[in-house]
Amino acid sequence: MKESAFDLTAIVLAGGKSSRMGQDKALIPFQGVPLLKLVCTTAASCADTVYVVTPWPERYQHLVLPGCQFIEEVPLLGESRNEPLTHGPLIGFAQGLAQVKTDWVLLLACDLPKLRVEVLQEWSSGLDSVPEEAIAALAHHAKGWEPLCGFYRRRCLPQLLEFISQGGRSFQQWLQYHSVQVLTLPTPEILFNCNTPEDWAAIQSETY
Ligand SMILES: Nc1nc2c(ncn2[C@@H]2O[C@H](COP(=O)(O)OP(=O)(O)OP(=O)(O)O)[C@@H](O)[C@H]2O)c(=O)[nH]1
Ligand SMILES: [Mg+2]
Repeated sequence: MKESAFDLTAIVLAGGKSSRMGQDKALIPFQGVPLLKLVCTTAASCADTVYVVTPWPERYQHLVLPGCQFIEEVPLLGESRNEPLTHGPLIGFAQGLAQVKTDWVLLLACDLPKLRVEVLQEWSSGLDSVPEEAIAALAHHAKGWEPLCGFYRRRCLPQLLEFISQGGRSFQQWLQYHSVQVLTLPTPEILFNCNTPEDWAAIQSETY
C-alpha cells in the first residue's frame, strides 16, 4: 500500500556481473528469500507499478513477483546481442525510465537486504516538496550520492540519454551536473550493499 500523495513507479535493477559475489546476487537468499524478491516486495509496498529491468528475465521467472513486470534490456547501438549485456546500471535505469508514466520513480538495486518500507514511504511522502529544479532526491554518504536507492523525476530522461550518448556510464558523474535534493537517512544500515561473500556471511549470521 502506498502512502505518497501521488502515483509512483519503482524500477528494480537486476543485472550486472556480480563479479565480487561470484554468483548472481539477485538470487542469493536472505532469511530464505532471494534478494530480488525481497527488494521487489518492498518496492511493491511503496509504488503502484514495479518494473524489474534485467537483461535476463527468464532467470527470474520462477521467483513469482506479484505486481512486478519485467523490462528486458536491449543492446545499445554497436553492442552485440551475443555478448552478455552488462552495460551497467545507468543504462538499465534509462531503459526502464523510458517506460515510466508517473512523474517520480523510485530506483532500487537488487542487493539491498536492509531496505525498510517505512523509510521509503516517509521519503516518498516528502517528494511533493522537493524543489522543482531538483531532478532527484537521494541519500548522501562518504563516497557521494547513493544513486541506487532513491527517487528521480521522469523528466530527467532526455538529459540522461544525452549523457549516455556521449559515453557517460557513471551515476556520480551524471548527477554532478544536476541539482539533487538530500534525503535524510535515519540509519546508514538501510543502504547496506550485499556485494561480496563476506557481506552475505555477515547478514546471515545476524540474529533477528
Ligand atoms: N539491469 C541492469 N542492472 C545492473 C547492471 N549492472 C549492474 N546492475 C544492477 O545494479 C546494482 C548495483 O550493481 P553493483 O553492485 O554495483 O555491480 P554488479 O555488476 O552487480 O557486481 P560487481 O561485478 O561485483 O561490481 C545491482 O542491483 C545490479 O543488479 C546492468 O547492466 N543492467
Ligand atoms: Mg552493489
